[in-house]
Amino acid sequence: MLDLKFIRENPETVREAIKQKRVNLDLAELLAADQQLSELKKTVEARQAERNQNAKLVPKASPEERPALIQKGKDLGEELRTLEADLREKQEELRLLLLKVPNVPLAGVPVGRDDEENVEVRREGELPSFDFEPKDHITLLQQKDWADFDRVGNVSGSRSYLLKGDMVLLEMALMNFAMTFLSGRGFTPMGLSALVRGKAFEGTGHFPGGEDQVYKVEGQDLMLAGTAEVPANELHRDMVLSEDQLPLTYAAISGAFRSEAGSAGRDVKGLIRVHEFKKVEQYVICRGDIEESQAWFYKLLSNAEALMKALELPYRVIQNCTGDMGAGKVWMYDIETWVPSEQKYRETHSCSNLGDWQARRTNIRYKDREGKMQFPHTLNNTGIASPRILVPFLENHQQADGSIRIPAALQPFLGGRTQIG
Ligand SMILES: Nc1ncnc2c1ncn2[C@@H]1O[C@H](COS(=O)(=O)NC(=O)[C@@H](N)CO)[C@@H](O)[C@H]1O
Repeated sequence: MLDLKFIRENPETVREAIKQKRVNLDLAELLAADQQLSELKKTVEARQAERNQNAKLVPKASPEERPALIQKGKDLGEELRTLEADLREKQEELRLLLLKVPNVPLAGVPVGRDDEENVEVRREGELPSFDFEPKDHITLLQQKDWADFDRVGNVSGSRSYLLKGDMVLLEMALMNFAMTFLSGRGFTPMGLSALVRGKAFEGTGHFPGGEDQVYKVEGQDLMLAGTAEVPANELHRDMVLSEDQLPLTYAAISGAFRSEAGSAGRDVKGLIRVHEFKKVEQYVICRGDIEESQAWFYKLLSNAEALMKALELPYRVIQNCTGDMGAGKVWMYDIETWVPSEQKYRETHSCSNLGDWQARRTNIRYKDREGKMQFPHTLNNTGIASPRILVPFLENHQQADGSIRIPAALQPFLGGRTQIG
């Protein structure tokens, strides 16, 4: 959400952001609702003044005049009740329109329609070369009975999987490695529930718009979040922090659930795109200052890169263009990790600075050193998301006999083992 004052004073900037982020919103409609609301407020105030004025006359009025004055008071009261209902309706209409306004991307964000126009920033790590025919992740899993994609389909439907044996230990090792690494960098470990109230998705900006991505508990205001970013952000709703409490930095681990509506036909087999996965999420609330939040952006990115380097996985960093960054971001990079069987880099991390856009939607504020109320900036980045990370991990570290080499940094989390399988 943007500051309404900013929108009023910079309609062209906001119109440009709406266009560049391909948001379905007519700014004229919002500005008209804003205008109608202020006129309604003036009318309500005028009627209230009239009614108060009229009420003062009643005790001083003669018996002949009194009935008319009392009737006038009743008529004004009736009119006010209608006007106040209209006011509440107009306030809600404007609030819903404001929720649709995208954030303004920072100067320097590549302008583009979709991920085809994302810009490669740099590549890291050597691509693997094998002196044997490398296998894809599904084959590697099946030949060691490390996963099932068939029987589990009867249990859990499409895009389901189960892990077995060492694959479960490997996944737990990766999550533990990420949590230990981030807490070592001062991030507070948080174990969060994916079960959240619907309002939480409005706070992060997933709603309005992303409703079809979310599983809902029937008959209750409870839904399953697709990322710990949602509960982590919502935990701070309506809080007033103090500047010296900032920055808040969390390593939040949770289940993650996504309907993947609209992804039909994409990555339907294997571990890349499933309905339930686990993620270690980096989430930060910092001072509402773009230099500070951009510094945190690059810290979150470097954390993820350090994890990937420790796992000895080759990757590239790309900058998301305006058409691929989503409504709330001002600056966004993805990390894409090399998948040998596809001869392609595939997204494994997504790093975003959202300025004060989420804080405004969630009413998270802080008192600065001068005692002035401010909105903080929020940022998030993936730490490790499994099972997607297993795809490049298994394929890049596979050995001729189908066993998987364990990088030194991960060995302590797997009982010191140097390989599995
Ligand atoms: N359906 C899915 N199946 C498996 N992994 C997924 C799925 N959707 C997303 N992920 C993983 O989760 C990571 C983050 O997802 S994201 O939507 O891009 N970004 C976020 O959720 C942010 N909160 C940063 O983590 C992705 O890069 C990917 O590694």
